[in-house]
Amino acid sequence: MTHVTLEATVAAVRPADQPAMAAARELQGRLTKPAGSLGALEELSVRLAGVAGTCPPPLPIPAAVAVFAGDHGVHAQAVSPWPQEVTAQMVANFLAGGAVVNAFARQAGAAVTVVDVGVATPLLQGPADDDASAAPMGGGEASAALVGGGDARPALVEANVRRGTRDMTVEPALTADEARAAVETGIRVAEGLIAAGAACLVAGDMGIANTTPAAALIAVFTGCTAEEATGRGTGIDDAMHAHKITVVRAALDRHAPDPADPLGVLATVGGLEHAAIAGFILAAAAHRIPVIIDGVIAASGALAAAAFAPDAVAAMVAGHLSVEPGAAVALAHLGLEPLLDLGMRLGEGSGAVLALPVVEAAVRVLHEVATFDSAGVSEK
Ligand SMILES: Cc1cc2ncn([C@H]3O[C@H](COP(=O)(O)O)[C@@H](O)[C@H]3O)c2cc1C
Ligand SMILES: O=C(O)c1cccnc1
Repeated sequence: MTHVTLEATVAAVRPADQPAMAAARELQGRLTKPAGSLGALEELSVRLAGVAGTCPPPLPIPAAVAVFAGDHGVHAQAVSPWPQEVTAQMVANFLAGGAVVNAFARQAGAAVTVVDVGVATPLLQGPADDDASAAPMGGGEASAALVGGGDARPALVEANVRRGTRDMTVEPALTADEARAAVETGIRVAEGLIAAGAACLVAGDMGIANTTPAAALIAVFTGCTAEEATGRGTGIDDAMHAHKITVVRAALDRHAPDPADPLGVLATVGGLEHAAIAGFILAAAAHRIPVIIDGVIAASGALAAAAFAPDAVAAMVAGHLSVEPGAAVALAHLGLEPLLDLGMRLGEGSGAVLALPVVEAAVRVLHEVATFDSAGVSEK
C-alpha cells in the first residue's frame, strides 16, 4: 500500500507495538549472555521489534541509501566557503561512485540513490558523467535496480522542485506548495525503495550551505538559540561562524516560524533536501521500516518528521553523532542515542551507512543467538 500524500503518510504512522517489544525484551533475557551485556544493541533490538510489530523483527537488509541534493539561496549570505556548483559536481561524483558515501555503501552492501530535489546548477554536464553511469528516472520513482546491493550503480531520481531555495534572510525559502512537493518527493522515493525490497532506509544529504537552514530548523523545533544550533559546517573560520549565527538569527527573527506548523517551518527557513528527508523518514515509519539518520541535516529533517507525526521517532535510528553542535541538540530533543561517535562531520549519509552493520547486528542477535534452554547453558 502506498501513502503518496503527506497527510496519508502521516495518518499511517502508528505507535510502536508494545507486545512485540515485550517479546523482544523477554527473548533478550533468555539468550546465552548476561542480561544487558549488549548495551545499546539490546534496546535497539527491542525498539525495532516495536517498529516491525513482530519479534524478531526482519533483518534490515538490503538497506538502501538516498542522498537528497539541493541548493540554498542563503548561500548568497556567505555562510559557506564553497561555491554553489559543488552541489551539482558532487551529484556527478555520487553517480560515478566516487564519493565517501559510495565507498562506505559498497562496503555495507547498500545501493545508493541520488535524488535531485533542488539542485541549482543543471546536472549531467561534468566530466564525471563521461561514462554515462547515471540512470535518470523521472517523477521521484525509485525502481528495483536501486536496491541491488553495494555493487549496483548509483541511480539518479530527477525530481527537482526548484533550482535552489530563495534566501531565507529576505523572504521565505520556499512556498508551502514547494515545501510539500519536496516532502512528497521524499515519500515517493522511500515508497519506491521499499516496494523494490529495501528493509532499511538511510537518509543522506548534499547541498552547499545546507547546514545553515539545518541550524534554523533545529532552533525552531527544539527551542534552542541560533548560537546553540549553528556550527562550522564544512569547516569555516571564527569570523564566518559568527556571521553565520547572525544569518540564522535574522531568518528566525524575520519569519518567527511556528513549530506546530512543520510545513510552514520547512517553507520559511528550511531546504528542499531537508523537507525531502522529512518525507522519506515519515514513509519509512508508515511502512514500519527503520530509517537511519545521519548528521545535522538529516537530524533537522527528523525533527520536522517528528513534528508531523511524533510516533515516527520509533522508526528513527541515529547512526552517528556529528561534530556539528545542532546534531546533538536535535538528537537529544528526539530522545535518540547515536550509535557511533567518530568525530565525523561530512553528511551524504556517510555516518548513517557506517552504522548499518551495527543495526543489523542488533537484530541478528534476536534471530541467531541460542537461548540458555536450547544450548544447555546453566543460568546463574
Ligand atoms: C566536496 C564536498 C563534499 C561534501 N559532502 C558532503 N558535504 C556537506 O557539506 C555541505 C554543508 O556544509 P556547509 O553548510 O558548510 O556548506 C553539504 O553539502 C553537506 O552534505 C560536502 C561538502 C563539500 C565541499
Ligand atoms: O552533520 C553533518 O551531516 C554535516 C556537517 C558538516 C557539513 N555537512 C554535513
